[in-house]
Amino acid sequence: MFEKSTWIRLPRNVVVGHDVLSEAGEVITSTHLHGRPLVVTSETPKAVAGDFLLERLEAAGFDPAVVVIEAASFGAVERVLEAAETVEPGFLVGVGGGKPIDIAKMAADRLDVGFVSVPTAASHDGIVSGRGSVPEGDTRHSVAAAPPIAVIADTGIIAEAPWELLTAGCADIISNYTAVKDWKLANRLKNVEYSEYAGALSQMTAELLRDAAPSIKRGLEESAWIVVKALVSSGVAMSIADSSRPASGAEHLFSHQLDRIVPGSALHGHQVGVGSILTEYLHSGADGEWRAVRDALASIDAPTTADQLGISDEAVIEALTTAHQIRDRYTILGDGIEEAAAIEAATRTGVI
Ligand SMILES: NC(=O)C1=CN([C@@H]2O[C@H](COP(=O)(O)OP(=O)(O)OC[C@H]3O[C@@H](n4cnc5c(N)ncnc54)[C@H](OP(=O)(O)O)[C@@H]3O)[C@@H](O)[C@H]2O)C=CC1
Ligand SMILES: O=C(CO)COP(=O)(O)O
Ligand SMILES: [Zn+2]
Repeated sequence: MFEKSTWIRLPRNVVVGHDVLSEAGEVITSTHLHGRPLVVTSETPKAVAGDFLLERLEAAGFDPAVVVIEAASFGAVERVLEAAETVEPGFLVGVGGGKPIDIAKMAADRLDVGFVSVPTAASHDGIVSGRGSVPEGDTRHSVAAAPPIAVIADTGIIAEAPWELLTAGCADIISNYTAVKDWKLANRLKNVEYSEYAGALSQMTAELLRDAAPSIKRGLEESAWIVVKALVSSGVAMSIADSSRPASGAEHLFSHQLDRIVPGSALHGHQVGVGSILTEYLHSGADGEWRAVRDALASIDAPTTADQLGISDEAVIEALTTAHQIRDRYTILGDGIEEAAAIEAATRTGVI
């Protein structure tokens, strides 16, 4: 008997465009979310969008509360849950970069309430995904979480954010190339379940973004539009797979390890981009496609070297040789690569 089943959870409303945050009340009302909104944000996003959103929610008849978090940690999720005890929210709204959005979606899952995603930067593809990414000690969890019921991406606000945040989002998408290669490898060697649809969507998103690179320019709101669409598409791939596999392979393990070794040195997207150059080299060798990955990153102004990341050569080698330990996720790193091999890969690709 055929007993397979799948549950794909996707957003109901994805609203992208200039000044769409003004319409937040209407967008949320149309989803039939009820009760008090608890807005989860961090310092800068609160100033650039959160305070305005609170006004708009009040104008639409809601009674919002706010909680400001500082880190992507389980402690921050607990702080939101504590705030929720008093507020008794009907739904949560995550406003910011990847950090507050991840915390809000995980807290919404724990509270079993709806979640609305309001990105203030196109810096990561967690805008739509039903996963949260949280470091804890020596490991990094990919936590199942509430996917957003609605996404409100105001391209006016996103285009005003520092250019580096947008290039980080582009690099997070370009890294899907190697993530999908790792996923296919894990399928062949370890029988890890692979979704052709999620894999193809993730890869196509990276290709479309690469092709659109000449239109991605500093100060152009159209650029924010292009990148947000790609980030949404990548998040949908993760929702189809019910895993971050389509968008997170060895290049992400490398980045997560950098977060432990040299915390706060560079943006997530920039780290995974450089990781992708290295892991593409490991996949396809010196004559392989690592140059195409590097050139795609360079074409949108994203870092391609340790120096540009502001990270030492030693930290890059340590992260590459230990990245396989951070999570039980089979990739091209297998059970670890030798230091000499890591130095060879990083030197040949010009990363160090
Ligand atoms: N769940 C998933 O599927 C995914 C999750 N992630 C996670 O997302 C995080 C990375 O996302 P990222 O956005 O880089 O991280 P952050 O949320 O830390 O944002 C990066 C920086 O940008 C600032 N910022 C945000 N919006 C603006 C703005 N409009 N103007 C000026 N500054 C702004 C933030 O300020 P402040 O410090 O005040 O917040 C922060 O300093 C990681 O934790 C990563 O693991 C990434 C990809 C996918
Ligand atoms: O960053 C991600 C996808 O871009 C997902 O993060 P994880 O590696 O924690 O699953
Ligand atoms: Zn990522």
